[in-house]
Amino acid sequence: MKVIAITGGIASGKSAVTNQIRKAGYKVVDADLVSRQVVEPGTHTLEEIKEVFGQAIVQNGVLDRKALGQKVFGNDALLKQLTKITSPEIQSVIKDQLSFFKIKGEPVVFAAIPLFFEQHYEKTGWFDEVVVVASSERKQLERLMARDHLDEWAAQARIKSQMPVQEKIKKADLVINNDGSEAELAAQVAELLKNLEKK
Ligand SMILES: CC(C)(COP(=O)(O)OP(=O)(O)OC[C@H]1O[C@@H](n2cnc3c(N)ncnc32)[C@H](O)[C@@H]1O)[C@@H](O)C(=O)NCCC(=O)NCCS
Ligand SMILES: Nc1ncnc2c1ncn2[C@@H]1O[C@H](COP(=O)(O)OP(=O)(O)OP(=O)(O)O)[C@@H](O)[C@H]1O
Repeated sequence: MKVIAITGGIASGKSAVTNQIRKAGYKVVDADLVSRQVVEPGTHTLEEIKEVFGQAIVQNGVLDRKALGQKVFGNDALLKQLTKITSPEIQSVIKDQLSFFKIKGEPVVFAAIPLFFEQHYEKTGWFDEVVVVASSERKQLERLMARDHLDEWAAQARIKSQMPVQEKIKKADLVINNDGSEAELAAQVAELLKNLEKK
């Protein structure tokens, strides 16, 4: 089974890319979705988060994501503490999902992992190729502020909590440029899938 990672900075367009890939019939493992599953009510991960961030971070048994985001983005030490709790769980579920698709006989699977390089997924040996979705910092900031209704300070804090996109580009096997229109993005994804099907 061929496994292709899709990464890139926050609000760079990864979901736009993976939606199109899913519509084309491919399976996509989604680390953001997994990161929600591992903190569902009753999980030990949620208990650990409560121990570090206090009872008030959980409302009616459910993690208050907005409040946690406000605490950790812009505070490196707290973000590190959160990632230390969540990251091993996320990585283990991703591994299981990839194994499942392998057993099912899927020839090609994609995995959208925002923190692919930050969390050193390249060292796992699970991935054959890494595609980076990249946009200029200005576009990224604009899109992030609009999508998540964040002010510039909060949006910058999120962007700065990640590896700079230029560094991700250097590590990529393929770069999808998302500074243009959605149609231009779609054309690049279609090209990627066409090349994959040729192989
Ligand atoms: C802090 C939390 C609760 C904020 O939740 P919220 O719903 O606002 O954001 P969401 O989870 O949809 O993430 C949006 C984007 O933020 C970025 N992001 C998320 N976690 C992190 C992190 N630890 N470090 C840097 N960027 C991050 C990613 O680009 C992600 O796509 C949440 O992001 C979280 O639990 N993060 C830790 C889990 C994690 O490491 N996720 C990344 C999987 S690779
Ligand atoms: N080419 C484009 N033109 C205009 N808007 C776009 C384009 N690409 C993405 N967007 C918009 O920008 C925002 C961010 O895109 P998207 O959600 O796909 O990013 P992401 O990388 O998945 O983000 P995250 O890291 O937070 O998961 C969305 O509101 C999306 O609709």
